[in-house]
Amino acid sequence: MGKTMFDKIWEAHEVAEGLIYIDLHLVHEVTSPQAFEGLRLAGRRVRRPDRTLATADHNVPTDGARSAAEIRDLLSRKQVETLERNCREFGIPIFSIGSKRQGIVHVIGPELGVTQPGMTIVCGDSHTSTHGAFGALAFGIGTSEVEHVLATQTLRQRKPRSMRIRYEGELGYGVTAKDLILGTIGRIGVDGGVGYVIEYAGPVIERLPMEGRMTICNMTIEGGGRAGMIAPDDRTFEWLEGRPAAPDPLPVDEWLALRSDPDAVFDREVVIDASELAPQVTWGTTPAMVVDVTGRVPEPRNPAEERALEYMGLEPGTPIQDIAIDRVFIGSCTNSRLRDLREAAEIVAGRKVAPGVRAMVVPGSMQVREQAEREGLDKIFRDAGFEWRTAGCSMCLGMNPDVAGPGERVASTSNRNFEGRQGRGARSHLVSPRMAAAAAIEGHFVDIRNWN
Ligand SMILES: CC(C)[C@H](C(=O)O)[C@@H](O)C(=O)O
Ligand code: SF4
Repeated sequence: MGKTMFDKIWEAHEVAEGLIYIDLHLVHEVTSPQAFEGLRLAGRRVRRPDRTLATADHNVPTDGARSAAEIRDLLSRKQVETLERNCREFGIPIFSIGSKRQGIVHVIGPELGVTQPGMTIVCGDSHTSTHGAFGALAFGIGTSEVEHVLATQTLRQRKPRSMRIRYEGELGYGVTAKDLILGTIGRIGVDGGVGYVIEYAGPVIERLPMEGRMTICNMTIEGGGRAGMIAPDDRTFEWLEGRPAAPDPLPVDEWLALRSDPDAVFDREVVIDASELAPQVTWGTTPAMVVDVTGRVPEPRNPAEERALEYMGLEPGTPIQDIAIDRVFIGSCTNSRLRDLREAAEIVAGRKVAPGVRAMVVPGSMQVREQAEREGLDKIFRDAGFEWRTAGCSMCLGMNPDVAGPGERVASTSNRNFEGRQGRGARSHLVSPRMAAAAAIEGHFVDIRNWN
């Protein structure tokens, strides 16, 4: 019987039953302090500092601060300083605030080329699933597991089951990877993927650029999946070619052999027709509470949906395109790569942000920021009235000064919309970068397919 890509990677890394070897351990300031403290108390070293990489992202302000000392919020400053000190003490490479390579952990891994096909990758962060876009097995772990991996470079893990989601048809004009994954979660639900590693496949996926593939794998966790994966192919290799940490030459044959065998059997198969999809907008407080931009706020079917509508301040039956917004956030590990910014800039070019709307673009890394500036994207955004920030998690979550106020309605390219996620009382609508950009210009949601 054929093997899935997941089986192959798992088998190559299972060093004892239920114990897997970890090729790459990514670290950020939020989930690592206690892990390092545990090592110190036990008098242990980090087993493979050369297989570990740290960055500061959640707590960094995006106001241009150039060092931890310039972080005004005391708690955030302490958090970042602690990470820097731990990395120094344990010999771990770090791109902290002030570094040209600093950025959101899930943006800098692929950017450096440390994320590679066939690897096992973990990080104390749920959106580690992003890296699966390269044909890696990548997932989030808890702080005690972070300590275990730091100490041993292995992880105890029960093997999840496998699912394949195949997309058929073609994505329509103006419909992006973000819409594809939001639409998928809308169909399978926030627990549709629980217990599974999901491989995304089919012609739609094959045609997606790496950025889109990362967006999809990134949000796998929002559908409950343990990890998302996409088979490595020419696009993967093109992305990796020449990256600072990528092997030279690329072991292309070895990587191609990772692909699921044609007769591989998955525990569950789902088929979705991508042609049916319109641009998506969430109306509630989970990513599964989502409709087409041409749709309306639905009648609540249960107490959870009733509560969501109340929190969101929305009336059933309201056309999505009549919903006015106060803030726009283009950023996060879901949608803050160069291509995302290019797509948003195309919409914004020569236009102005609607009066009363505050809009910001937060590049996922300082490298993305630099490249975008080289292309003049910063100017396009600034001329339109957007704020152009430095890299970090920013308004994806309220752990830094970029928060929305109570009752403020945000068109956001991030991945989570639960109560208070972007600030206490803030109301989040998850959308693609193009949809967020168009909403900034109009002051309400619009269908970018027939908007110009
Ligand atoms: C802070 C971190 C543990 C958290 C995660 O695991 O995802 C964060 O990145 C998030 O997106 O909510
Ligand atoms: S950008 Fe958002 S989702 Fe991604 S790691 Fe940061 S807080 Fe988590």
